[in-house]
Amino acid sequence: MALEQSKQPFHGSEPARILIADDEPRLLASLAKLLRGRGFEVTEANGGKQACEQLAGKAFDLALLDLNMPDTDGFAVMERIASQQPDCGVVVVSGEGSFGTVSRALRRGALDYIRKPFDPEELLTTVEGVLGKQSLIKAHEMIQTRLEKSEALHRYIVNSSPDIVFMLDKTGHICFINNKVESLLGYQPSELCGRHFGHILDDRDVARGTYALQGPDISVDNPRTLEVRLKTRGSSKATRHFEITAFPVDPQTWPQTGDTRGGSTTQPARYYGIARDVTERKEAEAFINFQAYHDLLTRLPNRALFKDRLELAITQARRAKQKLAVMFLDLDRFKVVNDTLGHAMGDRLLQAVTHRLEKCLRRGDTLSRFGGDEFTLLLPSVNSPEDARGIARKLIQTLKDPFQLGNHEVFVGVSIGIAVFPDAGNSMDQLIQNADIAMYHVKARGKDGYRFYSDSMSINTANRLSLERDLRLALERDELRVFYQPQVCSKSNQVVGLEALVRWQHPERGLIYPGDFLPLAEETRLIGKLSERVLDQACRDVGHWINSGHPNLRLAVNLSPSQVEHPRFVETLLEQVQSHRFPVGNLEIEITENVIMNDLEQISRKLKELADCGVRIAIDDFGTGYSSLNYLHRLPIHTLKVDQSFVRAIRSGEDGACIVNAIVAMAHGLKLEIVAEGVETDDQLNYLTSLGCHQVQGFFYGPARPAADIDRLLSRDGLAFAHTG
Ligand SMILES: Nc1nc2c(ncn2[C@@H]2O[C@H](COP(=O)(O)O[C@H]3[C@@H](O)[C@H](n4cnc5c(=O)[nH]c(N)nc54)O[C@@H]3COP(=O)(O)O)[C@@H](O)[C@H]2O)c(=O)[nH]1
Repeated sequence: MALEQSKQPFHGSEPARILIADDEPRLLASLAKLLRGRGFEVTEANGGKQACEQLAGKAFDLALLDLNMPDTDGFAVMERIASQQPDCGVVVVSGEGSFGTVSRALRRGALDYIRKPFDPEELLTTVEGVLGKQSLIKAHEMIQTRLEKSEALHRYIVNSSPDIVFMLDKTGHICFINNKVESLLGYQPSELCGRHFGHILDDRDVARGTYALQGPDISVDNPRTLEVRLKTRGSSKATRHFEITAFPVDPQTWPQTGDTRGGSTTQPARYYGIARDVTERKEAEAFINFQAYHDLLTRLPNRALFKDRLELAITQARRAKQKLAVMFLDLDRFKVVNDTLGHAMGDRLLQAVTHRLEKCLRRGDTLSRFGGDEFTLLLPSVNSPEDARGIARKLIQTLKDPFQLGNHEVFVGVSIGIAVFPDAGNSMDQLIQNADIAMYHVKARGKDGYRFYSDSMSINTANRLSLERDLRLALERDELRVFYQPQVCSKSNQVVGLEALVRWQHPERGLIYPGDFLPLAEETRLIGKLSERVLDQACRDVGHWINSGHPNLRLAVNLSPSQVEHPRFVETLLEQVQSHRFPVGNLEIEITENVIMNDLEQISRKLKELADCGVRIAIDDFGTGYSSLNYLHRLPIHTLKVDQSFVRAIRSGEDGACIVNAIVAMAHGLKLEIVAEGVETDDQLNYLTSLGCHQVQGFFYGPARPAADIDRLLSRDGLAFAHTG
């Protein structure tokens, strides 16, 4: 085993240690004396065997060996030195001078060869020369070792960095990149060295990344920091986010060319940089950001983001003098699903609805979940309200097919209010609010449809809050009035029925019509109480007229969609009517086709129960909704009310008349009674009479009037007359 060498045998205070071996004692002694005289530390060995023994116990810097020694020759000692003390130099001092011996000794590692008899000065010069050379070699080896250790340390530090460390040349080619690039992006450093750093930049960031490094003001004191996406190896799509800090290399502190270790560049490094992986932070930020502006269930923009986009869209539309449309969507029957099947199913339904709605939209449109089962939609550039109408129809249509939730097949509808900028509002809040108002008008008229906002809906938009408060007070202060519009048999001029129509006698605003407060009543859920009041009053009034000589007088009442949907609708209605001892057979309830279609199964069950008890059922506004023949014969319907729009059209053109013809023919075919609404003129009356439609209602015979007027009318035998103004 090699002995540890003295640290500095030739420098400093320690003298060099020299082993001399010769079998000639006199020569040995004189050699020792000569060397000691020069200050070396000398150990004598009488022959090769002793030399080997000395080598086992002490370290030497140099050995002077005779070759011909009887016991162990000089070559054997050289072998021992090579194996035990490789740093110990050997100089042969021998009488042998043949070329073969000399070259053999040199081949075995001897550093020099001195022939006996030697010249003392020459020997000393040789010894000092060899020792000096030895010293230089050792010093070089030491420096080399230190450099390697230092390099390994720095490489370890750079490669253990949690960041990618890199150097670029002046053209942006990679001169050096540490191993971290492999664990973070999958590249071997050697495959990136020599390539332009744009090679790993995501395409979207190439221009920004390149400019950042070439910017004029980048300096050691002003490093460039930028966030970019870097591509992972093997996938052009997968990227990770990095924060890069780069600055120019100071040629004073780093004058070398690039160290590529496996790369190919020889260009000097011009930029030094670190790239920190901030993907997790970015993802967390993105999630927090997403959460702040999206609804997590449907992943749609939330109210805040919607408002933000709408604000922007209004600014653009104003500048470009364009229109935009805001829709307020409220799902019909969602509450029923949520209450009966549970919230988990409700959530699934909302997701499925979102999916279908999204399919009807274009890229620039924004559908948002406003809350609960309410959605808002922004159509940023519409040419005319017709565009919005088309979308609204599509949205309604797309929800018509049933939704399969586990084993349950459920149906929902949607009521849509539309506000078109700038006609229906100039500000973001106004547009949303007006779309909402329009939506409640749809709800109030039977749901599952759409309506454009118009100023007539907003009599009170500005005073909406006060109107809501007033409506509550109206119920307390008994400000609601029930007016009655006669339904007249045109053959006999006899009043055969009275439609109860609510009015609100507002203390300051005067008489308010239902179109202006029913949607608000629906929205604030005051509609239930309001309907109850109307029916109570109507039962009292009409009950009185029935009992005072008009036993067949029919009371027609309008029902709100939410009233009909209520699970106890049938019981409540019957209890209320019976509490007034009102003859059930004289009651006709008017409901729209949309209300029926909202939940065909449930509503038809309820209507059958009522019909079994004698209540008459009329379909209001017939012809404007589904007009499905399918339900007409499955339901216990007694009367069809032809919508006033068709009656109005009698005078204006052929089409309206055709529709009235068809409805009357159908009613006759199905043996249903028919009442034409909105009859205002002689012509309309005559036309209807010619079709065999004899029950009419409209301004021709007078508008809805207070009970006192009807009292007077009925007191003259119930004969109605054409109203003259
Ligand atoms: N749930 C409840 N809904 C109600 C109640 N009272 C009314 N309503 C609903 O409000 C709608 C608007 O009613 P109103 O403003 O009273 O208008 C009615 C008539 O005044 C009007 N009418 C009648 N004849 C004519 C006519 O010749 N020309 C003309 N332009 N308008 C006319 O039509 C309305 C009656 O329509 P309908 O109900 O379809 O028969 C009203 O539609 C009700 O749905 C209530 O108590 N509860």
